[in-house]
Amino acid sequence: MIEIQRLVKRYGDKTAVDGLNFTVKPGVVTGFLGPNGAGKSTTMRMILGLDAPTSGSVLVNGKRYAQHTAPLQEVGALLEAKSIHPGRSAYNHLNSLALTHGIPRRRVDEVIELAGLGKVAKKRAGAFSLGMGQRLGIAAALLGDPQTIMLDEPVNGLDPEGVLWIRTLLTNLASEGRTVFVSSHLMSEMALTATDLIIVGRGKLLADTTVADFIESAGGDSVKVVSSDATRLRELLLGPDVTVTGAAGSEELQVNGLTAREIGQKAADAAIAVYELTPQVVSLEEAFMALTGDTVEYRSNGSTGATGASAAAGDKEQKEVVAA
Ligand SMILES: Nc1ncnc2c1ncn2[C@@H]1O[C@H](COP(=O)(O)OP(=O)(O)OP(=O)(O)O)[C@@H](O)[C@H]1O
Repeated sequence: MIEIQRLVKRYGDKTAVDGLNFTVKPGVVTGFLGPNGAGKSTTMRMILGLDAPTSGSVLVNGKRYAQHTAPLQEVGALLEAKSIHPGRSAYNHLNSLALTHGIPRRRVDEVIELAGLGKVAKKRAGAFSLGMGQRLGIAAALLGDPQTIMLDEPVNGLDPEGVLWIRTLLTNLASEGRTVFVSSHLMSEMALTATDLIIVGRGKLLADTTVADFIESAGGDSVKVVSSDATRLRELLLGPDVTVTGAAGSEELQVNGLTAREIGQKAADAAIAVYELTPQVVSLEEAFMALTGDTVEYRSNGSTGATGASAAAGDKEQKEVVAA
C-alpha cells in the first residue's frame, strides 16, 4: 500500500508536485499517468525516499521508506536511471544486492529465472541491450520478494515478447495481493495491464479512477447507428438514461445508454432498416488526451492535445476527478 497525503515538492520556484493525495491499494495494478513533466518521477523518487518532500507525507506499507529495517523486502522499484556497474555480470549484480540486504542466494537464481535472464546471467551487464537491462532492473526490484512494486516505464526498450512478459508478471504480482504501481507513456499497454489509474498534470491530481470508468466517462459506451428513419428511431430510443445525438436530416445517430443489441432490436421491432450499428470504442489514449490536454507542458507543433473524446470527458461521474 502506498499512501500519499498533501505531497508537495518544489525545486526553487518550480513546483514539481503540487498537493497530491492518493492511495495505491494492494491486489490490483495501478497505472500512473501524466504528460511529460507532470511530476511522476519526482513522486516515485519521494516514495523511495530518494528526494525529500517539501511538505506532506508518503507512506509505503504503513511507514516512511527510511523507517523500514529491510526496505528491499518492502518495496521493489525500477526507476528510469539505472545504476548497474557495466563490468559486473547480471548474476554478480543481483548477488551483491542480495548479500548486502540479507536475501538468500537461492532468491537470486529465482529472479534470474523469473526475468528470463538465465542465458545471459554471467555476461557483463554493460553489454546488455536496453530490453535486457530492463529485465535486470525488474529482477533486482523483485529480489526482496516485496509487498509493493513500483516501476517507472518498465516496458521501455522491450520487444513484444518482453511487453507481454511484463503484462503477465504485473498481473500475477497483483493477483498475489501485492501493490503494483507502474508509470508508462504507452496507453494501449496500460489499458491492458492496469485496473486502477492515478493521473497527474502539472503536479496536481487530475483523476483517481479505474481504467473502465475513465474510458466510459470519455464516451466509451456510445453506439453509431445509421438507419432508414433516424427521426423515428431517435424517438423510439430516447429514455431517462439514454441520449441520442445526430445532425438534422442525417441518417446517422450517436446513442449513449443502450447497447448495439438493444438498439438493433428496437429498430427491428419498428421495421426500421439499419445499415450500420457500431459500438464506438474510445481508447485510453483518447480519454487521456482529453483530460490532460490543458496540462501538457511540452507539446510539439501541430498537436491539438484534444480529440473527439474531449467533449464527453468528465460528463459522467468518475470515482474522483479533481479540477486541474
Ligand atoms: N532536480 C530537479 N530540479 C529542478 N526541477 C526538476 C528536478 N526534477 C524534476 N524537475 C522538474 O519538475 C517537473 C516534474 O518532473 P518529473 O520528472 O517528475 O516529471 P515526469 O512526470 O516524470 O515526466 P516524464 O514523463 O517526462 O518522465 C518538471 O518540470 C521537471 O523539469
